[in-house]
Amino acid sequence: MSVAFDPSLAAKIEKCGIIAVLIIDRVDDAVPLARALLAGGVNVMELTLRTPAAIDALKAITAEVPEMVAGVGTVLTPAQAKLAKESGAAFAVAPGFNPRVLDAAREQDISFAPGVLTPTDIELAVEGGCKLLKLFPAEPSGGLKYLKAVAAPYAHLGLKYIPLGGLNSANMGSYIADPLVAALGGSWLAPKDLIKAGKWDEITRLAKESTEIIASTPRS
Ligand SMILES: O=C[C@H](O)COP(=O)(O)O
Ligand SMILES: CC(=O)C(=O)O
Repeated sequence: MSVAFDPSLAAKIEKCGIIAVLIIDRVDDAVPLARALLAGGVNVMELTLRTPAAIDALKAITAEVPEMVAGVGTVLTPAQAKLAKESGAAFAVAPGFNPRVLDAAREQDISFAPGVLTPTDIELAVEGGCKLLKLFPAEPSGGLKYLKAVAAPYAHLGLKYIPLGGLNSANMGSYIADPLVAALGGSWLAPKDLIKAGKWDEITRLAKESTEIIASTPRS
């Protein structure tokens, strides 16, 4: 069985420490948005398949901003896993754990990290061969305290988590210092209203603020 997530890609995401979660309505915003995030030091993004523009936005970014590691999120069906691969996504992620989507991602040979929240989710993901898991929704469920508790029985398996849901520059510091955490995900770097208003400098500022927190936080 092939690995669910390419280890060298996982290492690249861990080095950046942040996945910008994006809900994009206009394809034309894709390239300036990717450049704004890169200028702030964020080189990993997830285009959520929540809008019809997401796939064309992904194609524009992979063509014009190749330094950006562009994946897709909210992958809810096997067909979307196939579409992600065919459209050139670097990886695919989902809010929850659907074994059919994991199987499809493996068939397509695209790195996939499912979302988990409970011990049952984690055990199903482990059974499916996953080592990199998203924890969603992190903050409303109890934050880092909850992650540490739910992850404890599986510590010997070497799992790593990407918490997302309710994270921002004010609460990210404690997460990123924890050895369970590979990276953080969230929309705080590029909220929909800033994208809509084309406030690229502000998005760069937010990205920089967060990458500086990561750079100044000792990580194990
Ligand atoms: O829907 C959830 C987002 O993908 C991540 O959560 P957030 O908006 O709280 O950062
Ligand atoms: C929330 C999340 O991880 C996703 O939409 O893929």
